[in-house]
Amino acid sequence: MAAQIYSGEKYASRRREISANLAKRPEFHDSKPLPFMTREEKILESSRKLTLISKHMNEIIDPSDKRELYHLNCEVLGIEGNPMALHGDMFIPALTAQASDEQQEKWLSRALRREIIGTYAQTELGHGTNLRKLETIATYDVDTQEFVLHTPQITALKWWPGNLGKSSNYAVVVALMIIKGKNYGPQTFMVPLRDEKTHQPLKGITIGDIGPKLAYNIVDNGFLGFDHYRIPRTNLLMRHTRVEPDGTFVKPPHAKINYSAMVHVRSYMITGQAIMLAYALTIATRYSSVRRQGQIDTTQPEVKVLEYQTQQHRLFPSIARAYAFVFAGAETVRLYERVLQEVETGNVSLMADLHALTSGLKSVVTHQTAQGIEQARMACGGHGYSQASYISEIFGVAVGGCTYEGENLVMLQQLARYLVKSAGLVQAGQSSKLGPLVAYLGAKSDSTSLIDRTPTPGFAEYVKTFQHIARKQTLKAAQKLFGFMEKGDTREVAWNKSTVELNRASRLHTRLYIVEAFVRRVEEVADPRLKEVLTDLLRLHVNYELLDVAAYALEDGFLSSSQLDYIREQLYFYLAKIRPNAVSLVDSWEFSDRELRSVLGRRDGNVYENLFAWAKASPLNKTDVLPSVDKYLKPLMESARASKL
Ligand SMILES: CC/C=C\C/C=C\C/C=C\C/C=C/C(=O)SCCNC(=O)CCNC(=O)[C@H](O)C(C)(C)COP(=O)(O)OP(=O)(O)OC[C@H]1O[C@@H](n2cnc3c(N)ncnc32)[C@H](O)[C@@H]1OP(=O)(O)O
Ligand SMILES: Cc1cc2nc3c(=O)[nH]c(=O)nc-3n(C[C@H](O)[C@H](O)[C@H](O)COP(=O)(O)OP(=O)(O)OC[C@H]3O[C@@H](n4cnc5c(N)ncnc54)[C@H](O)[C@@H]3O)c2cc1C
Repeated sequence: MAAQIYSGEKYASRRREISANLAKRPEFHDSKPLPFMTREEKILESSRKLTLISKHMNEIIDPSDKRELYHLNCEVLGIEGNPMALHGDMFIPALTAQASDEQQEKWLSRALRREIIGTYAQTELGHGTNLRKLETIATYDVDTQEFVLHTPQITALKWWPGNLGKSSNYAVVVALMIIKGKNYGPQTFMVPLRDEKTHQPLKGITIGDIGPKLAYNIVDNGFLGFDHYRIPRTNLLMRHTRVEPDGTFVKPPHAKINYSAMVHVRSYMITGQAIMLAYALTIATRYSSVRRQGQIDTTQPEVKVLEYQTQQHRLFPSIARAYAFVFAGAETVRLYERVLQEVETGNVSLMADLHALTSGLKSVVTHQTAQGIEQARMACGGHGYSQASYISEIFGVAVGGCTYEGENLVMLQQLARYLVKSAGLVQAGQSSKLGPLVAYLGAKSDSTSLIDRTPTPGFAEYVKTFQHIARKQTLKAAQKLFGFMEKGDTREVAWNKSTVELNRASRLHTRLYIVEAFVRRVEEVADPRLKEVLTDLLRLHVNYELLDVAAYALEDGFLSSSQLDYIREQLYFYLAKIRPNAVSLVDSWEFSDRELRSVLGRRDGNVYENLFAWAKASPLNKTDVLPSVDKYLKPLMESARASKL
């Protein structure tokens, strides 16, 4: 199963080897539990481990293999970030996709060797979503052949970029490029921020950390201001866009090619989110198979809480989603890598498809991941609320994904633009022009679903029902938009009046894609035992998902209420059928205790002993009487006693 999760036995077994290697190297382990550390201690500890990784990674992984590096980082550094998180996730991808060969020689090679540390500085205090209204300006000075970076007002301060605050000495900065008074929109520049030797901010740069956040606090998200700060013309990233010495602008082959670092993260984060969801479910499912509370049969001992149907309903559909997401994530990464290669040869034809797909997936997957993690926390009762479970940290990190790389409700609209265009083609009788991801929009629906007509309906029947729902909602939402426009609204006003419906269409389209990705993967599985378990999980998934969106199919009679009952019964049947495999389904992700960082979710299942040892190790328990008691509580009680006398 691990080979299914990690797209092949090769990487699955490399993960095991890497974990086994690290088990023998205590210097790579957390020196104490992260929840017991202050933010400063965590940053110091993370930097220590990062240095070790840099020194010894060749002994543990193949550093050219991104997935091996990812696993090494998960084991050693964990999810709370590290001082070079953005260096790997965005700085290097931005240089790879946007710097010319010459620029790559100069900077990318140094970045890969970790001679410099970089980040991606785009968001500002006043604007994150609307990139065309960023306020940092880069004005071209023809005489000196330099760009002058400037922060004209407080809202133009860069705000949020990870590792900008304290760690990075370079950034890929996004600023509005002005040449001879003309605004050429957001462009990307390579900008030195700190002295390479002293790490002091360079003259003209104001920089610092933005303070603690909900989670992800090892990352020093930062602020940055420029005071007429000059960089050479050749610091504009010029793989696709160029500015000649005389100020002539050479257009890229696609207007949004500069957005590639965002598309990179959106493509990869689907897998990252699946893994965080699987972390929380591993903890909650293991704990639920240890925790005994209450009886189902009063003549029998108390049961494991995992025997309760409500607990299964709380956890198992999310287990299915984690599998679905990791399968969809693998497809997204393949598409991203293909588009990256095609863009190199000047072929930008798939950029719009990739953008639409990743915008939808990013939004749906992060939202459902956060919901699933929060349910996993509640599934652990009181102990889920303790940081010993580590689920609150996992939630805090994962839910950030709903906001970063494009706020979810905004990104759903990006997919909606694509769907509306496709609906326009259907309306115009040009369905043959639809891309493969939306070809179903041009097909004709059956009048009713056949879901309960055979003893075990095939997945095709479910896919058809999801297609019917997504098609109906897309065409209806597009019709709403076109209707407002026909009545005289501008496209923008009509769009705003239709966005709730448009975003519903985007979600349904994306959920259909996820179901199809799951079906595609299960169909490929050769081993019959594995196929049976994955088929059960997929059956649980399609029934759960369909129930969740059934209103769309009930309203036009595509599904009848008796079919709905059938779907419910199928769901309950598969909850019970999956129960004996539940722990194995989470164990198959093969997370080591080190990677999971959860006292509650350890493989040994010694929950109570582990929790008690953890509590005793809490810094508050180092002494029996705290200074706060000596200083305040004792005098308070003493004066109360004295006044009584
Ligand atoms: C390995 C990594 C794994 C895990 C990562 C873990 C941790 C990292 C943690 C945090 C890092 C976080 C980093 C950040 O958050 S960086 C900042 C991210 N910021 C955003 O995402 C901003 C969101 N806003 C936008 O992307 C754009 O403003 C928006 C797309 C919403 C609108 O842009 P614009 O106004 O320029 O365009 P429109 O007029 O709306 O559209 C015109 C047209 O262009 C198409 N389009 C837009 N973007 C793209 C694209 N990237 N590729 C292709 N095409 C694109 C759009 O669809 C329109 O098309 P059409 O409808 O045909 O006109
Ligand atoms: C953990 C974390 C890490 C980050 N790391 C980085 C980084 O490394 N580099 C970087 O540059 N940035 C980073 N960011 C910033 C992040 O990319 C932005 O916060 C994000 O893109 C959202 O933009 P915003 O803050 O402007 O939200 P806003 O756009 O202000 O959103 C506020 C509300 O307005 C709504 N809204 C906005 N526009 C529209 C619209 N057109 N239609 C309908 N509703 C709308 C949104 O849906 C939302 O409900 C990070 C953020 C976080 C939380």
